[in-house]
Amino acid sequence: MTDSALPGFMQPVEEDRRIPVTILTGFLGAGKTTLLNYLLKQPQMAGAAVLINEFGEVGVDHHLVEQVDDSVVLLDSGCICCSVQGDLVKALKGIFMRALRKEIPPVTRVLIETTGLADPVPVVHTVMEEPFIAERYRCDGVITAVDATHAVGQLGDNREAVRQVAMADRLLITKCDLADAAMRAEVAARVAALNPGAEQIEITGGVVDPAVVFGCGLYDVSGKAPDVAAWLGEERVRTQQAVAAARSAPMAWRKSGQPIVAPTAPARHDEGVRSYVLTFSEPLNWFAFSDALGLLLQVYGERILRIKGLLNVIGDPQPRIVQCVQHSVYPPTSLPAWPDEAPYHDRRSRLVFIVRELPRDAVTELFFSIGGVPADPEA
Ligand SMILES: Nc1nc2c(ncn2[C@@H]2O[C@H](COP(=O)(O)OP(=O)(O)OP(=O)(O)O)[C@@H](O)[C@H]2O)c(=O)[nH]1
Repeated sequence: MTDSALPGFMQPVEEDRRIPVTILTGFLGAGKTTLLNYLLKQPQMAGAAVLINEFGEVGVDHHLVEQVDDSVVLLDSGCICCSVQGDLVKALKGIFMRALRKEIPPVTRVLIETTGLADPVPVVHTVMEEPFIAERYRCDGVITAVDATHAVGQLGDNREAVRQVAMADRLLITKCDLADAAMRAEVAARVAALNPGAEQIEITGGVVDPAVVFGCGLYDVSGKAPDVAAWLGEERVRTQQAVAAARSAPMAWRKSGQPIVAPTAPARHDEGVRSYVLTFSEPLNWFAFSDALGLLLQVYGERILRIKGLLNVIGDPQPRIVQCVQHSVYPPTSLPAWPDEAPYHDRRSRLVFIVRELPRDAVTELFFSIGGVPADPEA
């Protein structure tokens, strides 16, 4: 027996060599992309791979991420929490294998930006328990962006927003430049009630010390509300059932001669929430468009969870970026040039809406009646 194996002697701690994964979540428009753009410029992001996911058919976010290169992977349309076994697993496996084959430099960490509607539970579960992934990656923390100006309403109306806060290791309270002390105190109390253990950090413009975002340590449910362990337990059962159904389906099919459809996963999102795109073929008059948008938010703001898009404005060679969260419109910005890739290569204006119980026709009618801005018919 060697000295070090004697009882009472400290055994060397084996280093965890798995790649740390940080999950950046937060409700629609909370400031995740703004934060990501800040982080991408920090030295701590050297060697990091970034996965971006969006709700809605026409992606806008990857055009808003300022440094898009090989290390940024776009998870195709569809919300990460609904297709987690598909896209996320495939993307993480792909990153690992490409680094192993030396097709990309070694990956030091992964940052996943979820959609604003994502339930973080299946994402955490996948990183911690999917066998291939869990052997190679470790969940290094859930960071949740909380919009100081909209969070109280969002937490009241959306189950996903509650889970995003409850699952967090750290809570970044964003848009503090737009919220007065009373508003910030109300948000702080509301999120502390859901997650008393997570540190709250107030930020503006996405500026945050990377040490706050990275290195939370292995994801741990202790210190979080008991719901968190229960949700992860339910997710384990749900995954086991899906795997069992997938395994037994071909056998049952063979016996009956009829295709057996595996039970579909229960919907994770509120059925009233949907996304659509308004496309405008003609370049837009900015003032007419702004008037129509203002009225739209005044009339339907409660039902508009998010609008973002790129506009072709008369007299402006650059695509103008429009961003709204409920009643709030943010100052427009521009991309340096129109993207070459579809669908934006045709330089038509596109606005992506995420709404609750708001039909597309109501929106197109309002745009037309006020600004005389005709949207293209639905594709
Ligand atoms: N004034 C102010 N605006 C902010 C701040 N953070 C974000 N914004 C603005 O809020 C809008 C939404 O921010 P994003 O970073 O796109 O939010 P997101 O969470 O990525 O949005 P989704 O991906 O659609 O869920 C943008 O117009 C940002 O410029 C902030 O701290 N202060």
